[in-house]
This record gives sequence, structure tokens and C-alpha cells, in this order.
Amino acid sequence: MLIDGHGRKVNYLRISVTERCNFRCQYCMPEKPFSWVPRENLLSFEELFSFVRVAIDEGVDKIRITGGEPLLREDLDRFIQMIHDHKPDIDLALTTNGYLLANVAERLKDAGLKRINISIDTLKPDVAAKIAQKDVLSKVLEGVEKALEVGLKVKVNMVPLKGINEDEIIDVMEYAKARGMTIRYIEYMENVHAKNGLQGLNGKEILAKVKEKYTIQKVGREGSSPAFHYLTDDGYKFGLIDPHKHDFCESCNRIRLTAEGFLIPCLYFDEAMSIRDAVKAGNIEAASEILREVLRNKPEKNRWSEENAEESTRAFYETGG
Ligand SMILES: Nc1nc2c(ncn2[C@@H]2O[C@H](COP(=O)(O)OP(=O)(O)OP(=O)(O)O)[C@@H](O)[C@H]2O)c(=O)[nH]1
Ligand SMILES: C[S@@+](CC[C@H](N)C(=O)[O-])C[C@H]1O[C@@H](n2cnc3c(N)ncnc32)[C@H](O)[C@@H]1O
Ligand code: SF4
Ligand code: SF4
Repeated sequence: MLIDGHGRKVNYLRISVTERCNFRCQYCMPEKPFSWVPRENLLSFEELFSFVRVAIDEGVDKIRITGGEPLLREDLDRFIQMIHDHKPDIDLALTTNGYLLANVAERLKDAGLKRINISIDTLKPDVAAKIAQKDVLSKVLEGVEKALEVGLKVKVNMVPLKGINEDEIIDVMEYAKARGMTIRYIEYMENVHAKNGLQGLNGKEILAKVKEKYTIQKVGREGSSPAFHYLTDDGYKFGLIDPHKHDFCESCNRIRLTAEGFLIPCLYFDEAMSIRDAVKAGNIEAASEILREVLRNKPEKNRWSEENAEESTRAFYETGG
């Protein structure tokens, strides 16, 4: 079992398979980074899997593939198949912007993927083009329909932003509800890579918008999801991911691995340790020891709610969110 320095059980591994992306979301990477990690620096699926196997044997029972945009990594279904074949009952999920999903949803499902979380911040094509800085909406929605059609369980992630999509909180919920998908509203997490001046709605403001139409009651946190769930008076369950709240990190159960082989203990901080050399040398024991060291030093909580805290410099597109 993996336990961190604060006594929390860690059973959730998030793997960012690439930091590249075909969108330029204002809250994530509004300007193309001047240098991408060269492809040859990426760990291969075989190398990533050699670590994944150890993590699973140590107690990880939930794995999420993310990015950047994970569907930009060629043959992702091959990696999914490797994980699935090793442990078919693992909670194996993907987070994607959905743009390339329609063509590959079936292959991913057949390879063993169980769930997909798709980022949908708006249902208006012009607003989507403003947020992602590219005309993306129709292909994203096509991806959603295809994922549902092939039988994947789909959740929607929405980041409500002041003056941009805050008027669509109910509309996006109703779009998700009509298709049997859970929506989770995510508080915008300030960081230096995002566009200057961007402002998110906090959890309270998001709930106030929902309450303009629905009466809601608290349900709580479920399983190992970071979302706190609520129920509307017509029986629809939705989630709120509110990392500015001080109890958010109390039940943190996750660790992140990047495509280059960095193990990242927390989404907020820059600290990371590389398992790259160990994995390349086939020295899995050394990789396992690095994992334990990262867990021993995992921060207790983020600093998003601290008034004088400096903005986070950790890029979401590197960690996979
Ligand atoms: N601050 C913080 N945010 C997180 C953490 N894990 C996920 N998030 C954010 O929550 C949002 C949704 O994440 P997803 O990739 O959909 O994964 P998830 O919420 O763990 O997925 P489920 O297992 O379906 O609940 C993203 O914006 C993430 O950045 C975390 O440990 N800390
Ligand atoms: C970094 S993306 C990677 C996966 C994929 N490209 C996508 O957009 O779903 C993962 C999640 O992080 C969220 N995200 C990115 N930057 C964020 C920020 N500054 N604050 C809150 N959420 C953010 C996105 O909305 C997305 O749901
Ligand atoms: S949030 Fe996802 S889709 Fe948007 S720029 Fe970041 S990695 Fe790309
Ligand atoms: S902000 Fe850091 S400590 Fe808090 S839940 Fe996320 S990864 Fe865990």
C-alpha cells in the first residue's frame, strides 16, 4: 500500500502522456510554449508501463491518462490495452478535450478504457473558439456523441470564467443531464501560464448560479474523485471541484507521472523527481524507491486559498491537470 508523509493512502495515478495540445485554452496554455519537449525525451509506452505495473502492484487501482491532449499521442489504445491486460478491473479513465475523439472512441473502448472526462466550457461555438483559440465546438460535441454511442461512461468538466461562460452554467448542465453524463464544475486555478486577468467563479458563485433554477442538497465526496457532489430537486447529481477550499486536500490520494518521467507530488507545486533514468535502465526497484521518496515529501495542501501566496508556476499542460 502507498501511504504519503501525511498518512493519506495513495491509490490514484494520473499519467500525462504528452504536454502537446491542439487547443490553446486561456486558462491553461494561451501562448504556445516556445519549446516543446522533443519527442525523443518522452518515455515510450513500454517504459511508462514498466512503472505503471509497479504502481498497480503497490496498490494503485485507478489510472487516468491525460495531457496536454492525450489523443495526440499516437496509438494510445496500445498503452490502454497494456494496462487493461495487466489488471482488467482497474478504474481506467481518460481526460480529453474531445476534438479527436470521434474517430478513436471505439478503439479506446475495445482496448479497455472505461471512462472519459471531456472538457466542455460552453455550447456556443464563438465562446468555445474564444476559450480554446480555435474553432473547436462541433468536433468536440461529435466526440461526446461517439463516446456515448460506444458505451463509454462520460463526465463533463467545465471551468466557469467571469464574463466568458458564466451565463452557461445551467445550459451545460442540462446538455450533460440530457445525455446521462455527470457535470463537474471546476474552480479556475490561478497560475502564471494562464492568460493575464482571467477570473474564475468560486464554488459559492457557481452554486448560486445553479440555485437560480434548482434547489440543491449536499451529497458529499464519492470514491476517489476530487469532486464534492450535489443533488438537484429533479434528481440530477453534479460535482464541484473546489481546490480553494481548505479541506480539499485532506483526502488527496493521487500522484502524477509526466511523459518525460517526472513524478509530481502536487498539482500546485513545482517539486518533482525523475524516474526516467531508473526506468530506462530497467531498474524498477530504484523507480519504486523514488516513488516512496516523492510520497514521503508530498505536500499537505495547495496554496490557492492563501491570500499572499505567489501564483502557482506549475503548468497544467505538463501535469495533466
Ligand atoms: N487542485 C487539484 N485539482 C485536481 C486534482 N485532481 C484533479 N483536479 C482537477 O479536477 C479537474 C478534473 O479532473 P479530471 O482529469 O477530470 O479527473 P478526476 O476529477 O480525478 O476524475 P474522476 O475520477 O472522474 O472524478 C481538472 O481540472 C483537474 O485539474 C488535484 O489533485 N488537485
Ligand atoms: C490540462 S487538461 C488535460 C486534458 C485535456 N487536454 C482536457 O482539456 O481535458 C485537464 C483538465 O484541466 C483543466 N484545467 C486546465 N487549466 C486549468 C486551470 N487553470 N484551472 C482549472 N482547471 C484547469 C481543464 O479544464 C481540463 O478539464
Ligand atoms: S486544458 Fe486541455 S485542451 Fe485546453 S490547452 Fe490545456 S491541455 Fe489543451
Ligand atoms: S492540490 Fe495538491 S495536495 Fe491538494 S488535492 Fe491536489 S495534488 Fe493533492
